[in-house]
Amino acid sequence: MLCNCATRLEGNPLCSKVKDAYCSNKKNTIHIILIAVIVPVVLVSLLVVMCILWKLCWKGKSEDHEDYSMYEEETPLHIDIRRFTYTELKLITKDFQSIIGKGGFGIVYHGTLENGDEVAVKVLMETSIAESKDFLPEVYHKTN
Ligand SMILES: Nc1ncnc2c1ncn2[C@@H]1O[C@H](COP(=O)(O)OP(=O)(O)OP(=O)(O)O)[C@@H](O)[C@H]1O
Repeated sequence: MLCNCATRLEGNPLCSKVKDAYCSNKKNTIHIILIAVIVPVVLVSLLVVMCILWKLCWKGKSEDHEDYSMYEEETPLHIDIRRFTYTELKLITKDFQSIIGKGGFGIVYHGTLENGDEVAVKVLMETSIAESKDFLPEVYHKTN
């Protein structure tokens, strides 16, 4: 019925109010529909992006652990591996001052950790990098 009136409403102040109300109702409905569509679409997209980012991060971390998991399986005890930066190793060995030996993979230096524990720090030689597959099992073997 409102649709039929719409053509006859032009110039009629009383009717134009009805038309305005009709139009604003129509606009509100469009807004509600838009919000009802856009909000879930945005939320779902965000969720998908977050899932992808989370998966990428998780994959990166699990690949890091994969390097060592094969060696952990070989050892009876669980070993907490601590990674040192080159700067930390420089500090621990007092700038690689004291050589205590030399092996096939590289030179071994004496070092002292912050808790006073004495350690041997082996610096992998560039030429032995190709053999570094065997280097980690050796590290595990020596920590046992
Ligand atoms: N934990 C340690 N304490 C004292 N000295 C060590 C220690 N680890 C290594 N060294 C010294 O360093 C030398 C070389 O050690 P390394 O473990 O590299 O020997 P390797 O097993 O014969 O060599 P590679 O495994 O590289 O072929 C040893 O002979 C020893 O003198």
